[in-house]
Amino acid sequence: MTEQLATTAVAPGAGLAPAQTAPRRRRGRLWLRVLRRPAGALAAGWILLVAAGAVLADQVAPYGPLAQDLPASYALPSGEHLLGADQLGRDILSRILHGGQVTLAAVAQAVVVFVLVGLLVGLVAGYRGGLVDRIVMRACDIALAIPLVVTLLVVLAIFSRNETAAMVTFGLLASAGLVRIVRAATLAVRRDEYVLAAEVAGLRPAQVVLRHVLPRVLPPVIVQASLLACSALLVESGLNYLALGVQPPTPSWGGLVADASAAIANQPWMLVPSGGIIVATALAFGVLGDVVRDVSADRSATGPASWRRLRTPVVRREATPETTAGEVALELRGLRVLHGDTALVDGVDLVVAPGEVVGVVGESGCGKTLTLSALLRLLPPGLRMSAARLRVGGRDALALTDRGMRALRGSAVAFVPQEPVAGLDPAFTVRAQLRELVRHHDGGSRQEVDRRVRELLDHVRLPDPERVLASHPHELSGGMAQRVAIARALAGRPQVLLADEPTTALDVTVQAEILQLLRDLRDSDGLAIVIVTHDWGVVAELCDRAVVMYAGGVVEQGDVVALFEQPRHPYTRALMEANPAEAGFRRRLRSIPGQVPPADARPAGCAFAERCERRRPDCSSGAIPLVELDERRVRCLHPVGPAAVPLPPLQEEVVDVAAR
Ligand SMILES: Nc1ncnc2c1ncn2[C@@H]1O[C@H](COP(=O)(O)OP(=O)(O)OP(=O)(O)O)[C@@H](O)[C@H]1O
Repeated sequence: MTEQLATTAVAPGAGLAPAQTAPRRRRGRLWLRVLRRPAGALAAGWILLVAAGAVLADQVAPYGPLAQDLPASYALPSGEHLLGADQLGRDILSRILHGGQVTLAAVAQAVVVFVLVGLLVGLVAGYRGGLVDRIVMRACDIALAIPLVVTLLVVLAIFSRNETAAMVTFGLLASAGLVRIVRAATLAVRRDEYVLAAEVAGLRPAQVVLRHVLPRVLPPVIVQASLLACSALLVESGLNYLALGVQPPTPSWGGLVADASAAIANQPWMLVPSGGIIVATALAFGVLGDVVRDVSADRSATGPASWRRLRTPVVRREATPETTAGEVALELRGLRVLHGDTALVDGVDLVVAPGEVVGVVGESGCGKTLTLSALLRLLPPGLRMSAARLRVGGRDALALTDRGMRALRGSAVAFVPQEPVAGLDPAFTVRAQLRELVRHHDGGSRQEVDRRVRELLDHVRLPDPERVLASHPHELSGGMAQRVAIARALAGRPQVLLADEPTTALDVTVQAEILQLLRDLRDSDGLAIVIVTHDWGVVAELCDRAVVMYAGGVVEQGDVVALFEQPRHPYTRALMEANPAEAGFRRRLRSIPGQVPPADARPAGCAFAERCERRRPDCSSGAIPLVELDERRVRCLHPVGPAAVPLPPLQEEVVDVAAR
C-alpha cells in the first residue's frame, strides 16, 4: 500500500489516459451522413418534394384549388385528374398541393417558435446555471402542465380561428420540453475540457456558446424539431378536420380529409390521397428525426474525456502583503481556497519573474491544481478563493470584474492542459480553432489571420503545418496535439503560461521535445511558466525554482539546484527519494508511509508530522511558521540541515469581491 502510494506520488503518467489512445470517430457533416442512409434520404426527399410542391403549387398544380368540373364529380384517378376529383369535380392533386401551403406553413410556424424558444432559453439556462436555471425550470414545469388541446381551443376562440395564433401557442408550449433537453445537453457539454479551454482562452460567453456549445446540442434539437413537425402536422390537420382553422373552400390537408370523410359512402377513394399525404409526411418527419438521432448518437459516442471542472469563484480577500523586489510577471500572496469552512489550500505564495520557470510539486490532493485554477480565478463550483494579492502581467487580477478577468485570460495568462486532445474541440479542424483565437485576439483580414496562425505553428515547431492545420484533434499524435495546445495558448501573446502536467500524457521522447519547446519559449519570449508536475525529472530539466506543496500548503520553496543538493523539509526529501528515477537495479524505491490527510481532517501543527521520521512532540502543538533558510523557505520546526529564522507574519483583511 505504502509502496503504491509513493509510486503514485511521483510516477509520470500515473493514472492518466494517454491522449493518443482516444478512439477515432467517423466524421462528416451531419446532414451528409443523414442523407447517406436510405431512410434518411427517402424521408428528407419526401419532405423536400412536398414542400416544393406546396411552394410552387401555382406553377405545377394542373388546376386551380377551387376550379370545379362537375361532370368529373367523384372521378377516380385518370390522365385528366391524376389523383381523382372530389364531389364538386375539383382536382384532388391540385387541392393537395395548394392545401400544403396552408398546412406546411402552419407546421413551419410551430417549428420555428419551438426551436427558437427551446434553443435560446435552454442554452441560457444550461450555460448560466444558478437562479436563471431554477426560474427557467419552474417555468417549464408550469408550461408542461398546461393542457395543450384545451389551450389551442381557447386560443382559436379568442383569436377568431386564427391558425397562426394556434400554431405559435402550440410551438411555445411544446418548447418547454426542448428547453429541458437543450439545458441538459448544455450542462453536459459545459463539463467538456474544450469548452473550458475556450473559456480559459478568454473567449466571451456568447462566442463559447455559439462556437463550442451550440454545435454539440444541435443534433438533439434537430431530432426534436422533426418530431414536433410530425405532431404539428397532426394537430393542424385535426383542427382543420374539425373546421376550427382555415375555412372551406380554402384547401388544407385536414379539410380534405373532412371532405373525404363526408363523401366516404359515395367515393371511398378520396380518403386515400388526402389521408395518405398526411400519413406519409408525418412519417417522413418522424423517420428523419430517428435517423438524425442515430447518426448523432454515433458521433457523440466518443466525446472527449471530462477534465476537472473549473468555474469562476465568488470571494476575494485583500491584504497588506510583503513587497516584491524586481520585475514580476506573476505574484500571488496568501492564497486560500475554501470549501465551506474548510481550507483546501491555505497561505500559498507564488512569485514568478519573466523568463522564470517554477515547478509546483507534491502528492495527489496537495492542492496543486486548485492553486493553478485560482491563478486564473477559475475554480470548481462551490469553492471560494481569497488572496492578499494576485497580480498577473502587471495587472491586479483581484480588482478585475469577470469581464476584465476574461480579457486577462488568454492574453496576459494562458493555460496548457494535461490532455491536449481533450482541450481541443473535436468538431473543428486545428486551422478553424487557431483562426478563432487569432481573430479574437488580433482581428484582421483572413490573410492576416492565416499568416499569424502559420506563425504560431512555426513558433511551436510543428512539422508539416499544412497537414496539421487541416486535421481534426483526433487525427493528431499526443505530441502534435500538445504543440497545438501550446500554440493556442500563445495566440494572445501571454506573459505567463500555466501548465498542468503538460507532459505526463506523452511518451518519454515526446516529453523531452515538449520540455525543450517550453525552455525555448521561456528564452525567446521571456515567458514566465508555472508548471504542475509529479515528476522531479521535469523539475530538474525545466524549472528554476520549485514549490513543494503538502496538504494544501507550501512546505518548501526555493532554487532547484539548492533543493536537489539539500532538501530542507523532510517531506521534500522523502518525495525525492520516492522518485522512480532514484530506483535502480536491485535498489528498492522508497515510499512515504501513510497518506496525505484530507482537508477536513488535518491535524494541528505540521500536517506531515504523522508520516515524518524527524517528528518531535512540538511538531503537533501549534501552527508551524514558514521560515527563511539559506535563500529558501521551509515550514518545519526540525528541518534537515542547520536551524531556521522565522519570517514576519502576513497581515490580511477580508474583502468580498462579489459585493463590489
Ligand atoms: N470541487 C471540490 N470540492 C471539494 N474539494 C475539492 C474540490 N476540488 C478539489 N478538492 C480537494 O482539494 C484538495 C486539493 O485538490 P487538487 O486537485 O488541487 O490536488 P492536486 O495536488 O492537484 O492533486 P493531483 O495531483 O491528483 O491533481 C484535495 O483534497 C481535493 O480532494
